[in-house]
Amino acid sequence: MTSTVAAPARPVLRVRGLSWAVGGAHIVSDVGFDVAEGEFVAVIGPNGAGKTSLFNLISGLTRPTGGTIELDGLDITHAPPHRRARQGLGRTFQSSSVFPALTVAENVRLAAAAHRGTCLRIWRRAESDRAAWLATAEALERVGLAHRARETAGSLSHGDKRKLEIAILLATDPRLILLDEPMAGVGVADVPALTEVIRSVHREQGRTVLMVEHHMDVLLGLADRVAVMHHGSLLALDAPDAVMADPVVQEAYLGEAL
Ligand SMILES: Nc1ncnc2c1ncn2[C@@H]1O[C@H](COP(=O)(O)OP(=O)(O)OP(=O)(O)O)[C@@H](O)[C@H]1O
Repeated sequence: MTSTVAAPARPVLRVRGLSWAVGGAHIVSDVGFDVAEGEFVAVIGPNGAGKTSLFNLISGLTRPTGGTIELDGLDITHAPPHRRARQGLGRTFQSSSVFPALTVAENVRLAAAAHRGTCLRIWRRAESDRAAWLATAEALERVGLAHRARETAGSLSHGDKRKLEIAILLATDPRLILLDEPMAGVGVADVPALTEVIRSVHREQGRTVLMVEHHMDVLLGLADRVAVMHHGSLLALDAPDAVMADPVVQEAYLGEAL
């Protein structure tokens, strides 16, 4: 049976029957859900449940063995990652992915410029350079790193590198942001500030977010709905309170903190 949850009015992301099997192992099985415009959906699940694999399928790093993925009504199931990025899908990874030798601003500007493309006409190029710098300044302001723009990215704390990764995404003006465990490796003291950045990206900028995160305390107050993955399947998708109270979810987490 396909695990499909009722469709919100205007989905930015629509996933149907999504499956990925490798070497006979069903890593992601028949997953179906929608993410509505401006919605924040968190993905949780025990270790090895298939959360990152689901993100790899949605962002195009892995080819599904079944099912479909639509972004803004466009079928992107077989589109390569760079085309998905152009169509508005931005993603961060569990491990940090900034250029440590470049400055904080250069890291963001590279993404902003790449997103806008290079124009050979000199006056147009000046215009797009200016737009890239503006997008860079705005993104750094949003994540609270404007004052560190000229420092090398390698000198940032892990928490600030996470903020920089979010700024890099924002500079490409994504329709949908996929955050894969943004708190992974971040010191306890940095968690509230990073949570606040994510909240502002969602609430103040109105961006649509899909985020894998292990810790329910981070999700509460951020997520509109929580999707629970277990053994590659979508076990539940509901409001955070309802998910936490769901005995089936509690059973899946037996022996682990929810
Ligand atoms: N390329 C691959 N080949 C074979 N098995 C894989 C591959 N990638 C992932 N797996 C397996 O698929 C399962 C799901 O992995 P995945 O990383 O998606 O889980 P996860 O929910 O993100 O886990 P975690 O919370 O530990 O990051 C695991 O058992 C993993 O070993």
